[in-house]
Amino acid sequence: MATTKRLLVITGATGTGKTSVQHYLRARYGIDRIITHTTRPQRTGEVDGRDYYFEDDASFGQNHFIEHVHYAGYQYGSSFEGLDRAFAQADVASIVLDTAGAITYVQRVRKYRVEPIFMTITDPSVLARRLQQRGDDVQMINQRIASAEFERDLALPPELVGKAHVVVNDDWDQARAAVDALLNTWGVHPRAGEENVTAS
Ligand SMILES: Nc1ncnc2c1ncn2[C@@H]1O[C@H](COP(=O)(O)OP(=O)(O)OP(=O)(O)O)[C@@H](O)[C@H]1O
Ligand SMILES: Nc1nc2c(ncn2[C@@H]2O[C@H](COP(=O)(O)O)[C@@H](O)[C@H]2O)c(=O)[nH]1
Repeated sequence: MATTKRLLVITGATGTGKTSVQHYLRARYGIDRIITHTTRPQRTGEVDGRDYYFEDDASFGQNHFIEHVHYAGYQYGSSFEGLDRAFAQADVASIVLDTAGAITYVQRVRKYRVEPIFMTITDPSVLARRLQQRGDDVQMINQRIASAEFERDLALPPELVGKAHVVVNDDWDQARAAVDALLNTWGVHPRAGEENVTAS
């Protein structure tokens, strides 16, 4: 029998609002995110085990990954255990991935219904400012914006064309309305008492 459990794979370039959407899904719909692993340094305010499992190169290699990538100088990976843990008690879960990871999920994950959501923006030149406002280190921003992965993730990859739901995040209210519309088509509704949540 086909699974009815949905995995929302939120992807797109840095700063396009993937994490904002994930926080919104958590606040309004109670949809949890699968925590992934990374070797990049923690940002101010990030918590180990909540935002990521922060690893060094040695500990990173000991995980049982579905996929892992290099992104702007660091390693990132998502584990089989994390996926199954998320669905042990839920019918819908989310994960935030670069586009290479999103393609892997679309092509390989069969156990859950994978719904890629591609975040994009009309004018990518505002992304660096968004990262600055988020409090990112200037050197890290420059390293990231100069990376091949940044350029790659600005465009919807051919492997996701016709599969991904595209959400334009020039304006937060319009982006979240697009996310609400998608969830509504899947019969996913806000948690009781959280219908007025609009922030990420
Ligand atoms: N529509 C918007 N207008 C202005 N700022 C926004 C908008 N959407 C999100 N932001 C802000 O932009 C910054 C980057 O957003 P977010 O962290 O969600 O991006 P991301 O895609 O997860 O980035 P990364 O891949 O680098 O983690 C955050 O400070 C967020 O509050
Ligand atoms: N393919 C994967 N991509 C991942 C994973 N965890 C996060 N990410 C993506 O990496 C970049 C950078 O993230 P940041 O938190 O340092 O800004 C971003 O696109 C994330 O979506 C993963 O396990 N696999």
